[in-house]
Parts: sequence; structure tokens; C-alpha cells
Amino acid sequence: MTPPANDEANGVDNTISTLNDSKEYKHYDYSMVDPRNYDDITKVVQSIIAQVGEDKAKSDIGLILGSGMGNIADLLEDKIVVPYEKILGFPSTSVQGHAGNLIFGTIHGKRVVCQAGRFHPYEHKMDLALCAMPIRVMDQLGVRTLIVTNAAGGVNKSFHYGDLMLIKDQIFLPGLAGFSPLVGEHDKRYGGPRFVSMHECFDKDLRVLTKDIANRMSMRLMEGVYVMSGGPQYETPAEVRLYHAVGADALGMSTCHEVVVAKQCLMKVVGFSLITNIANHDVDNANNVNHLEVIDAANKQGGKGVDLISALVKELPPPMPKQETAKLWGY
Ligand SMILES: O=P(O)(O)O[C@@H]1C[C@H](O)[C@@H](CO)O1
Ligand SMILES: Nc1nc2[nH]cnc2c(=O)[nH]1
Repeated sequence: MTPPANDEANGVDNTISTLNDSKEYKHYDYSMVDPRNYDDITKVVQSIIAQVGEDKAKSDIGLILGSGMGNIADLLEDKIVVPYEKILGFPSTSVQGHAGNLIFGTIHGKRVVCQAGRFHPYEHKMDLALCAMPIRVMDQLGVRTLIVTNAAGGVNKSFHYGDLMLIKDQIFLPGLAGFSPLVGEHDKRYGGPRFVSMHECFDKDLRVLTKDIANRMSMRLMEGVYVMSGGPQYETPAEVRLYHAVGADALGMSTCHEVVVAKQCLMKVVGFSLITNIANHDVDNANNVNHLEVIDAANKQGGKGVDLISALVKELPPPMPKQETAKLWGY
């Protein structure tokens, strides 16, 4: 059968999309690394340390880059780039606007590991544990603060194209439907309990600090609730109205599963959504969105995030040891 023609507007190269040979549809091999298993993650970490050395690999801050937001990686100094192909058990990333590298370096002298190329559940058969594996790796590398970023559609009617939204809470739709990265055996060594509380999953003190910095920079920073759908289809206007009705301000297809695992690993999380398009509430309005526009908008507007994240990293309080966070959170 002849594969369909390339569809550049949606960031898809269909020449590799025949059913059996597409990388995208290959099953992840759990016999190599089980992405939830603590001992397996230790092996992944060792494969990284073998390449970059223990000193360089140890990090306090994790940074996950959203679609088209690769320029945030330019903040890192003394970089060492490790392609995913060289990391034991890492899958590949197939979404345009996402490189496939872990980058180690410093920002304002602080040790940062940056995931340049996230794993979206729709790329990996809704395997949420697999898509959140880099968080468990970061945990064992010492990360105590996680900064997540994404490209998102604006649902809040006061949002404009190019706005940056500080995430104050999340609606994890796949999680509500049973697709949680925590499904399976629980290992206490990650720090948090199996029934992890998701209250204040975006750290309140860090939100206050971020808003204060944005104020000082005279920067427009919105704040709101991010909702994650499974994707990869974009929303119908009726779905947009549904999300609006339940209190969502921005919508996307990532992030929430990462935040759940980070919370179980006792990390403090800060999140940003770059509003790359305004979601359409009106069925009689033909206004549509495609992934290339999302990336283009992120490339054009992402600079705001770069400056704010740089200033935030500079002012982050010293990392809190896990035991202290556990005590603070009542575990
Ligand atoms: O990695 P993010 O969440 O920024 O990627 C966005 C959301 C979807 O995966 C995709 C849709 O355009 O881009
Ligand atoms: N689900 C979803 N994800 C996005 N990522 C960027 N824009 C959008 C959007 O409008 N909807």
C-alpha cells in the first residue's frame, strides 16, 4: 500500500509511517529498562554518568522544554549534550520542535539538566510511565526543583496569542481515566507515597517568587490551570467549551504525567505554558490550529520564557533535601 503524502502542516513525515516500520509505533522494550523500576532507573543513570562523569551529571534543577522552546537550552553554560540514542532504555522522540537530547550544564552557576525533547503519551501508546521516565532519572541525579514548559492553546478568553501562563494547577484528563504513570508496583525509594497528594503540585512559594520576578521585569504573566488531553487530535469547539466550563485556562497534550511523578519524587515544580494559539469556542468559526503554527508561535514568542526562567533560576532558593520536603509535606 502506498503511504499517504507528507503533511508538513502537521509536522508529519508520512514516508516513514507505514504501519510496521514506523519508529513511532514500535513497542518500547520493557526487558531493557522498566521505566518505573528504581533499580532499572539506576542503570540508566549509570549509563549517563559513564558518558559525562558523576560531577557533571549531578544536578539540582531539571528543565523540560515544550514544543518549539528549544531556545531555552541556550541558557545553559558549559554544556554537555547526550543524545537519547546513547542513553540506556530511552525511547526516541518523533514530534517536530523536540530535539532528542539530555543537556547538562549550569545556569547562573546552578547545576541544571535539561530534557530537550519530551515524550508525549500519544507518541508512545499512552505509556505514561515511559513518558515520565526522565523525571525518575532526574530524581536519581539529585534534581529537587523541576521547571516544566509547554506550548498550549488559550482557553481563558482574556488570554492573547504569545502570553506566558504560570501554571497554578492541573487537570490531568488521562490520569482521571486510568492512565497514570504511577499505575503498577510502588517503590518507596522514590520518596513519596503511592497515593501521592496532588495539592499544591505547583509549588506556592515558587509561584509567588515567579510572579514577583515578572513584576520586577514589568512582564505580562498570566496564571491559570492547565488541562492535558491525550491528543494528538486538537479539540472540537464543544470540547474547548467543556474545558472552559470546568476551569481550565490553557490546554495541551503533555506535562501532567511528569508533574505527578515529580510530586512523588518530592520535587518542587514550577510550570509555564506559552499560549501559541487561542482555542476556538465557536463551532461556526472555522478558526483552526496546526502543529507548525504552534512551533512557529513558540519560536517567535518563546523569548519571554527564556528571560523569566533565567531570572527564576538565579533566585531559586537552595535545593531542599528530600527528607526535609517529606517532613514539610507530612510524609
Ligand atoms: O510538548 P508540548 O506540550 O509543548 O507540545 C505541544 C502539545 C502537543 O504535544 C503538541 C501540539 O501541537 O505541541
Ligand atoms: N491540545 C492542544 N494542545 C496544544 N498545544 C498547543 N496548542 C494546543 C491546542 O490548542 N490544543
